[in-house]
Formats: sequence, structure tokens, C-alpha cells
Amino acid sequence: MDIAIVGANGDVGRQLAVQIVGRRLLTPRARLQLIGRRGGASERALHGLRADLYDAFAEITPEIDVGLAPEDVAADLILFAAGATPAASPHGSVDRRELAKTNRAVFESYARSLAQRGHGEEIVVVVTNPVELGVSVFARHLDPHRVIGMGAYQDSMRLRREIATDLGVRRQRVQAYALGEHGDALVPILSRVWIYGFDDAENALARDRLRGGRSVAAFAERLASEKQVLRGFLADNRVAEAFLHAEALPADLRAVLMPVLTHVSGAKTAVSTASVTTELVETILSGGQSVIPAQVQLGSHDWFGPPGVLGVPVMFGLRGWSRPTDLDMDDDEHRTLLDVAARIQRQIEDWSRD
Ligand SMILES: NC(=O)c1ccc[n+]([C@@H]2O[C@H](COP(=O)([O-])OP(=O)(O)OC[C@H]3O[C@@H](n4cnc5c(N)ncnc54)[C@H](O)[C@@H]3O)[C@@H](O)[C@H]2O)c1
Repeated sequence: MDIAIVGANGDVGRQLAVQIVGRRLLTPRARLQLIGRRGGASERALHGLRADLYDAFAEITPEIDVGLAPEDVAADLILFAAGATPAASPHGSVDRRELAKTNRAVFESYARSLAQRGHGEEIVVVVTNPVELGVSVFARHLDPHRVIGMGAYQDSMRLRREIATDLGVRRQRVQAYALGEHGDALVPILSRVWIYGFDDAENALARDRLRGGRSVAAFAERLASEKQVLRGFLADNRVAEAFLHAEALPADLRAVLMPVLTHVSGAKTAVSTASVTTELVETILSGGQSVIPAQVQLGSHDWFGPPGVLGVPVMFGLRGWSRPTDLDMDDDEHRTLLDVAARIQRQIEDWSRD
């Protein structure tokens, strides 16, 4: 299987290249494409990155080549991390509309080219934000079942880690999903959290503790208000205090706010994003079917809501995703997920008019 990293000279793209080669996910006969932009810094730097990877991993490198335009992409698995990134200023809030406008053009150029020149069996993993918009654009040009957005997977991993910290267990033992949007309209599904090794009573207790009597419908409001508090710390350059404040919040809020803080601190989240994306690649390459929470373009028969892009758990394998699964949740979560689906749809329509 050949892999292309689009935006390979970016922070996430470079990390992806290092981790994919370093973790030996590709055999020496497989090909890794590093895709950048003609005329951009990547036109020079990607040749250097290629040489550096050969230097670092001489015995285990796959074939590596450099491409500088959408028509150069020729791979089975395309990891899409190209485009603008939200400003890391601690003072400003992100202008998602502007980000969407810039990245829509980048999504469109690659999606159109892949539809014309691809072999039709490619799997596209959208990392670039807004993830929902990227999924919508690629799914319009390609088979929607072969396009997934890397938002809900990473958010779910973060939620599992935060829950694991609270309960003093390893992340691998925690089953939990963060669905909906990869952004402020994320929906933490806490009613079905399950800790392997806990009995029914212990699991019920853990769920009660995690939910703390709070409604998921009010999650976005709590998130907005805590973001405001953090902005106050950051405006005064009190970064350490901002982290301390965030670390004391409930697990679902921490799962969203800690990466936001990491991003605005200037460190960005490239290492963790590349790491979970690489885990996903490993799952895809293993050839089996797994349940993966991801942003996908749902049809009207796929779930209990209307068609549109949404983060849900899907059955995923080498041929793409087949059906949503594990959608059992309580009424509050059910309603919130429907509201978020409608909100994402409106937003995509709005951004598509610009
Ligand atoms: N889904 C997630 O969990 C997640 C996490 C982190 C970052 N991201 C997103 O991933 C994207 C990349 O983040 P980053 O930190 O690596 O940004 P970055 O600015 O470091 O890198 C972006 C790269 O894309 C390249 N690029 C821009 N337009 C291009 C084009 N038309 N063709 C090829 N390359 C092009 C740039 O030259 C740059 O090298 C951003 O949109 C960011 O918001 C998503």
C-alpha cells in the first residue's frame, strides 16, 4: 500500500512522515509520497526532508518521492494535512469562516484532481480543519465511504485519556466516544462509558461521577464560558495558570480545552495529531475491520438523523467505512447530536456560498 502525505512540509505532515517511517508501517517496496506546493517553501524543503528520512532510517525506509501539485498524488491512502492552520495567537479567537474559505480551495483542488486521475479505491483521511468541510468536499468528488475526517478519533482518544486519568486506569481500558463536530460542538457521550475490568456497579458509579449531574446539551455553553476564563489568563500571559485551571476541570472539558491551550501556547498539537493519525493508519494497514469514531458524510439511511457530515463511530477497513455503529445513547445525547448535525450542515452550506 502506498501512502501520500499532502502538506508534508507542515508541522503535522513532517511528524506524520517521521512516525510512519519510524514505526515501520511501510515495507521498503511501498512508496511514501511527500506532497507540497510548487513555489512554496516545500518545493525545496521536501527534498531535504526526503534525504533526512533516508539518513535517519536507512534500513527501513520505503521508497520516498516528492510531489508538488495535486496531479502528482498517486497513492492508496492519502493523509490530507495541507492548508492554513488557525492562528496561534493567545488573544484572538479563530476566524473559522476565513479558515474555511482558504482551505476549501485547497480541498477542492485535490479532490477534483483525485476524482479525475485516481484509481477510485483511494482512502482519504482529512486532518486539515475545518475537518467537516474537508470531508464534505472530498465526499462530493469521491466515494463518500472512502473519506473520513480525523476529528472524532482524536477527540475520543483525548476523552479516553482524561477519563483514564480521573479513574486511575490505563487509556486502553476506557471505551468512550467524543462525537459530533471536531470543534466547539463536540458531543461527549458519557452515558455509555465503559471501563474494561470494572463490574456493572463500578461502571455505573464511574459514569455518574464523570457526568456529575450535568447535561450534555449545556456542554457547548460550559465550554464557551471556560474558554473565556482561559482567554483571561492568556491575555495576561499567565500560561502556567491557564494550564492549572484547565487541569482541574471535568474530563470532558479537559479533552477539548487542553489541546486548545497547547495550540495557543505555540507548541501546537502536531505530535499528538500525527501520533493518533499514525495509529489509524496502522489499523487500516492491518487489514481488519474496526470501529472508529470519525467525521463521515452520512446518507439518510445511515443513522437516525438527516444526511450530512457528522462525527460518529463507523465500521472501518481497507475498503473504507461501511456503517455507523454503537449509536446507543441517552435522549439528551441523542437530541444534542441531532442539533449538532443540523448546525454543521448549516455551516457547510454557508461556507460553500462564500
Ligand atoms: N484534525 C486534527 O485533529 C488537527 C490537529 C492539528 C492540526 N490540524 C489541522 O491540520 C492542518 C495542518 O496543520 P499544521 O500545523 O501542519 O499547519 P502548517 O501550517 O505547519 O502546515 C500546513 C502545510 O500545508 C501546506 N500547504 C498549504 N497549501 C497547500 C497546497 N495547496 N498544496 C500542498 N500543500 C499546501 C503548507 O505549505 C504547509 O507546509 C491545519 O488545517 C490544522 O488546523 C488538524
